[in-house]
Amino acid sequence: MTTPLDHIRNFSIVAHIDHGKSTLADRLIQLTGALEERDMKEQVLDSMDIERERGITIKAQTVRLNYRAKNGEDYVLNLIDTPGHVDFAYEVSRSLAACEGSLLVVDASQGVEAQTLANVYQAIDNNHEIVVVLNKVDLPAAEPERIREQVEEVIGLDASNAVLISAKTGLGVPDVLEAIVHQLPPPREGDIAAPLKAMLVDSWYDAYLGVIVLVRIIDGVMKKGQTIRMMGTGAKYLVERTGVFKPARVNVDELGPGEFGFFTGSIKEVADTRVGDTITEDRRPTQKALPGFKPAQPVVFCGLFPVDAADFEDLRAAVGKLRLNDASFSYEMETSAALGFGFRCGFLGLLHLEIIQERLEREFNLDLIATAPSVVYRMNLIDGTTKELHNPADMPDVVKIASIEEPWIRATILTPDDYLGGILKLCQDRRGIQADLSYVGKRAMLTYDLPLNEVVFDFYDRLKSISKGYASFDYHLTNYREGDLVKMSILVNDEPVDALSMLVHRSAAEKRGRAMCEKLKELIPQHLFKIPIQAAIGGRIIARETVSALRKDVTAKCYGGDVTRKRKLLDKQKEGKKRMRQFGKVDIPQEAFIQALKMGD
Ligand SMILES: Nc1nc2c(ncn2[C@@H]2O[C@H](COP(=O)(O)OP(=O)(O)OP(=O)(O)O)[C@@H](O)[C@H]2O)c(=O)[nH]1
Repeated sequence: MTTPLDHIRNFSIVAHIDHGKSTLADRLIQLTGALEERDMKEQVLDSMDIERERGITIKAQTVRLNYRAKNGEDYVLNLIDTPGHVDFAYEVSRSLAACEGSLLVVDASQGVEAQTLANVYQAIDNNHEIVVVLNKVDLPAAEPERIREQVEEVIGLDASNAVLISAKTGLGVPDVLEAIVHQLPPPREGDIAAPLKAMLVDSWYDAYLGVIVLVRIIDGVMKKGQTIRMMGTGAKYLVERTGVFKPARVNVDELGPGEFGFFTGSIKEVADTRVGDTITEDRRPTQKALPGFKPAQPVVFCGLFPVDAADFEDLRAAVGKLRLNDASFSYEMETSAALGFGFRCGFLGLLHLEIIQERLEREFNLDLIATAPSVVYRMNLIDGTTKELHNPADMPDVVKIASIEEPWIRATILTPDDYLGGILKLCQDRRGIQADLSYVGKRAMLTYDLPLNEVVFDFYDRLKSISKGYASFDYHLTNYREGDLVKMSILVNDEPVDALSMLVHRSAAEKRGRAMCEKLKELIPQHLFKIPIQAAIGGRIIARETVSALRKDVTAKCYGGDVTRKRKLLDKQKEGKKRMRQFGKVDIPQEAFIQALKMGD
């Protein structure tokens, strides 16, 4: 039995990080779950415990809540999860496009932050009705009345109906459920008799069921035994199972208009399912596909190489496995003169890069060297063609290049006034162009246009340290602009280390070259010979440092015949060696590749 449209509410929760989105979601699940605790138990045990035992993370993308409102009517509330970080803005937008309303959660002790704005504007762009929820009213520092005004002033939303809650203590949370029912609209369209039309919202790989596809049904019904067709790719699959998450996975006979749920078929790879694609029934297709989405484009690239060349096959298997579950992560094989075989990998942003790198090291037990992150440059060549450059090492000969374009972002930064000076300087140093400066209460709201290239290194870390953690930051890509960019190479012991080469703006080249040489001098241990470290543009050396020679005898300190101690020290040194990489005659520690890029301004 499908639910009548006017008894369905599909909503997401948008918030700045740490404002309490997850805590509120848990409360809502807890409050509504009580209703059917008895009949849920078995199901929960069935699906969740096995998964938990085997350590599979359940990607609770959406949860169906059954709620009996104060008016005595039963509603189905679908809570659609959205990630909070800027790198995943694309995922936020597709989740929002699939529902009609949002809860805007704002921490009543902190107020509006950069991601509050970015996320709520996306919700507004998707024509969402919005319920304002002021959270953490239990905190002594909470000022719900002031923050209510701030929401009205800064965002322009009517906050007179704002719900005051403490997601932590549960205070006010039942009012949120009533607000969802009465202030958010039901699905706007939906014809149960029409041919199946559904939106592919997300998909992920499950060890038992294969690929699980999350869908939002627009028209018609989806059920087991149907042959469905993905209108974008043309691929056909037999539906083997339909169900919902409560949050445990529960099978249902069918999914009807307005509903969220999942289906499985014999789909082998997440890459076969395109987010935003329209799904219809092969036998009776819908006439018109949904507008669709742009696929998420990787914007940051870096090379990943095993520290030990013998681990290459393990790395290949590991990136393949990760890709199964994350279609926005891309990779292709790469060879580097310095680092041997590895992969050039594409990410949605720096956080995405860090997550993947950490997972490879932790879950797959790999020691990796990551090369300098690079954005995608456009090379306009003399012959009139344009080439995308993902890797500075592949840069065409300069005489063939007419111009180079680089991606720019529009950044929004909110900061307490005290740190404004430092942040303005940071943005200025990174070639930023100020677009706006206004005030939200006592905090400055800065809008800056910046080259992404200047942000990928350590902009976020610097911002946090300048503002003692108080500044918040959000960005989106805007356009490509021509820039005076040059390729800077780093030579260690007169050998260029391709993995350390990068494109920089000509005006910043010398400063950056010097900083890199100084950092590398600290990071490269002394050898038995002198090691020159140089930065160069073309054939011109722009900076130079030297690591002086030293005979390093680690056992010298161990007088006498304490063999075990000596052995221990030698073992320790060997362990240290493992994380080094040989370039010609020089050992460069793994961390040098990341550390050398941190400028510290
Ligand atoms: N005092 C108080 N603390 C709260 C309340 N709600 C959430 N918190 C705390 O605030 C912190 C952040 O809460 P989360 O629910 O994880 O925030 P989030 O927005 O989901 O954060 P991300 O998942 O990291 O985006 C946690 O330490 C919570 O315990 C509240 O009503 N009162």
